Amino acid sequence: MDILDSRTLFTVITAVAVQSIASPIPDFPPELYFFPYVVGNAVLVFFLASRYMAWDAIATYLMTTNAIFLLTSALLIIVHRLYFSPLTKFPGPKMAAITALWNANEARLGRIPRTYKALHEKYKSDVIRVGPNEVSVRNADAIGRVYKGKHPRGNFNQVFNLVGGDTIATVRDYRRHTLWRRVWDRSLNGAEIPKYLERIKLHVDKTVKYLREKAGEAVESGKLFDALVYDVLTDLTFSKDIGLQPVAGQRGPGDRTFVDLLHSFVRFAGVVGHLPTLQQIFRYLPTSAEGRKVNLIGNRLIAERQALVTEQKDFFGHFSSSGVFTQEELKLQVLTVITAGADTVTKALNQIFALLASRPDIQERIRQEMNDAFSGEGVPPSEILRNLEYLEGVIKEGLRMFSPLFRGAPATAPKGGITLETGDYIPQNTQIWISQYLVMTDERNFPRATEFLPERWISEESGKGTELVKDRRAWFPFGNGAHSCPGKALAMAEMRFIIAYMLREFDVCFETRGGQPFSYEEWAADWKDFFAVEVGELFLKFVPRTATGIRE
Ligand code: HEM
Repeated sequence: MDILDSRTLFTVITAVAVQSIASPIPDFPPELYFFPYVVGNAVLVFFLASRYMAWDAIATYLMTTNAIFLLTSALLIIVHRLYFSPLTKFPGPKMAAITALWNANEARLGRIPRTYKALHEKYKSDVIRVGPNEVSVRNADAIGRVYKGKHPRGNFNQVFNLVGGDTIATVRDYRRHTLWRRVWDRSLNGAEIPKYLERIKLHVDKTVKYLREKAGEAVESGKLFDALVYDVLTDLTFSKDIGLQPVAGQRGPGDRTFVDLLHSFVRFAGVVGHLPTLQQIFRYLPTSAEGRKVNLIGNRLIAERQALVTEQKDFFGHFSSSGVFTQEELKLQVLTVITAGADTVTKALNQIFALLASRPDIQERIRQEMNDAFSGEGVPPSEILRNLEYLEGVIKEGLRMFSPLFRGAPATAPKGGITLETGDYIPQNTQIWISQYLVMTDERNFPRATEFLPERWISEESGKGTELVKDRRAWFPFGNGAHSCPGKALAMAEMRFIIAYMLREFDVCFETRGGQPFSYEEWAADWKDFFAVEVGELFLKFVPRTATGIRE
């Protein structure tokens, strides 16, 4: 009994000592416990064995000691997180303060941005605690402070290197990031975009042809844009047409396996990213069957591209001729083009076309603006499209209301922490979320935030930009700072072109089912955030117009 008591006391003291060392401000990554913990157990076994203790007695001793250690540690962690963490000053659910599982569960249910919004409103605070070591901030001024300079990324993003290593979107070492980013920026700069647009046009031609054949019959818009944008991006990356777009009224002949696998990886990452310990465990497990398939398809696409002799500059060509990437890094970069660049544009287009279908007057005004600026044949060239204020307002407003990445990308508070405009001090190493949904639909930044008002972005119409845009910094669908989106210019050019082309060819409206009008509001309100925002099916009719702009 004496031995048990002194052992219990010793174990509890050890647990307290470990916790006091391992609970610096504001929290300690649990995976760092693992190695010392295993070594501690091994030393204990060695010590007991050297005292000629029987193996079954050693096992019992080990189990009870571990149980005491783990229970004491768990208790101390809970008490620390609830009462002694420097984040206790921020309001938030108790369960979120205790465990990251709270956030992971919200992510699993697809409701992180909505839950955060409700909590900010409930606690009437611009900063709330959403994890043992995480806060959510809804303040436009914080964007510049949190994403300033070479800010450290949040640890959430590390989940994306489970694909097999670092990519531009995960790398934390700034020396490597700067080197890689230069290559990315060169391949996505303004001089390249017109060349990409020529190829984008060939793919949109196919979608337009298909929709003309459909003659106004309803199509599911999410699938339509998904096929178009993946075809575009695979072409721009590998100079290969994967053929996902429908042809002659039939589903595209291309193989969707790759795209579907990437979609499900993003969903998985959206939950596991919130659980750093689980992320670590996954690193030690063998690659899943899906992961192996992605690798196989990726390797095949790269081998085919390497065998292709072409003058055409695609992302693969840009990346490989830079000499910056190893073969494995190259594969991960090109996969990133597709994961980062396809789903985002697809979702944005889908939402914008839903908004347009709900407002024929806005469609008409875009056509009018195009006609006024360009009297030639076909879609106005990119230098004209770029200067169409109203069209730009439509895209900006669409992205404001429905950014494809509502949750936003987290940053880690740097050494010395961050003090916000509100006076709140966020200690170093805290993961900070600034949800795009919260800031871009905040009435303080954008009055009448729930209304689709493209004129918001035209100064003369919105009272010199002060009436409907109170804070321009609050529009950040492409992120901010060193990690902001390198694909912004391409995404904007692609969306301008697709919207202009489609509206020139078609009137867009909702399908009515069984005589019931489609409820845009109900459909739009039903989004879920699985890292990329997902919405229900949307059936749109693209009713062909004649060349003179009158319906056929
Ligand atoms: C509507 C379309 C798009 C939206 C809303 C969007 C949004 C974003 C956001 C918010 C980030 C910042 C993430 C962070 O701070 O960690 C980001 C990063 C990134 N985006 Fe985009 N994106 C879009 C299209 C594209 C396209 C077309 C490409 C490539 C062809 C692309 C490639 C990337 C890459 C590589 C990064 C990581 C950059 C870095 O960490 O340095 N995106 N994007």
